[in-house]
Amino acid sequence: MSKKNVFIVGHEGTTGLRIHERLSGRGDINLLSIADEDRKDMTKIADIAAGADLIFLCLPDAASIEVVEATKDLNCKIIDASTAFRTHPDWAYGFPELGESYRQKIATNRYIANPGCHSSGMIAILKPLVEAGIVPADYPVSVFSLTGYSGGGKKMIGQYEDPEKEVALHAPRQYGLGQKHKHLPEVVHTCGLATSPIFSPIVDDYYAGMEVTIGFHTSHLNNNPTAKDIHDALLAQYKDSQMVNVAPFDLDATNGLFLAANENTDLDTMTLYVSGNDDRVMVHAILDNLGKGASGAAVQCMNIALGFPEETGLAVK
Ligand SMILES: NC(=O)C1=CN([C@@H]2O[C@H](COP(=O)(O)OP(=O)(O)OC[C@H]3O[C@@H](n4cnc5c(N)ncnc54)[C@H](OP(=O)(O)O)[C@@H]3O)[C@@H](O)[C@H]2O)C=CC1
Ligand SMILES: CC(=O)N[C@@H](CCC(=O)OP(=O)(O)O)C(=O)O
Repeated sequence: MSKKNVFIVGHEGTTGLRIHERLSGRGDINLLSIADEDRKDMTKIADIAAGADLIFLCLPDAASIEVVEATKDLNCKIIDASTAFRTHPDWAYGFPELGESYRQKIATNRYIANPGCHSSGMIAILKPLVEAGIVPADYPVSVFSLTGYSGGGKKMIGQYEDPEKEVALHAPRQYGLGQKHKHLPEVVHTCGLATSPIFSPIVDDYYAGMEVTIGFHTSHLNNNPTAKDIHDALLAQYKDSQMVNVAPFDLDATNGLFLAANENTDLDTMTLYVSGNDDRVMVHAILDNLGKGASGAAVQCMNIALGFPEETGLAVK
């Protein structure tokens, strides 16, 4: 196959840099670049995009929307890392493990929206359980999620890495308290939920790594499933996946664990654990917010969209 031309818009940001790292050593990709002084000039961006097979947008939402408009008459495929298009019907949702229709749309669509980091964990847990008829669409889902500070991009990284940082930044901090977190619409949309989950994200004083946890009272689920039933449904969904792994079912072993949110840091994979007991089950998704939560997922989608083997260039455990 001939080399593909790829352009990372926002290559100097947190997500863009990680995509650059994953692609720069590859012989099958030719990375296009833009002069530093032109990097926010839409005309210059569109000129370079005209010669690209695919462009990544690693930008704030408003800038992504501007680039999509400026490149609307071109042929390059677009993978957008922002929140702007994740529920848009014309866009593929970049989570191929959700099913063949997702993988096909990623392979064939011009536009691909990369999932959010917290939402990747929530959706990986909820969608197969809703589809298996275990979790009713109107179940009152409640989620908490731990994240490293790189999830907040360059600004938050600067705050946490400032030697003079305020005392509060040494402790875990809960946010999104108004229940309007920007990841909730894509979770409701993709999983077909009747209502938005209660969502408690927590950012802590470590660079990267995420642990998304959802608890279920099994007596309020359909047909009173056991913990093993829940594990079986997740395994059925992900058994052929290299990127989403389900840890073996072993409640005794899991109950004795301290699950660390940085377990998959520097990997592009996600691991799901089932814990608890047959009355109260918890499912945990552990991923790197910059790996399967952002740049790793984006490169996985690029591989599918450009016809490369799906795991090329990714860190798979
Ligand atoms: N960090 C993470 O874990 C995740 C991030 N995302 C999403 O990815 C996107 C990028 O986030 P992240 O990398 O963290 O953010 P950063 O703040 O680290 O980087 C964003 C980059 O975009 C550049 N930029 C801003 N406006 C423009 C513009 N108009 N034209 C060109 N470049 C511009 C910025 O340049 P400058 O520095 O000069 O302002 C900066 O380099 C966001 O939409 C974010 O929500 C998604 C999943 C996870
Ligand atoms: C620590 C922190 O602030 N994290 C960000 C998530 C970053 C991310 O996933 O960005 P997208 O929304 O574009 O997906 C947040 O919770 O808003």
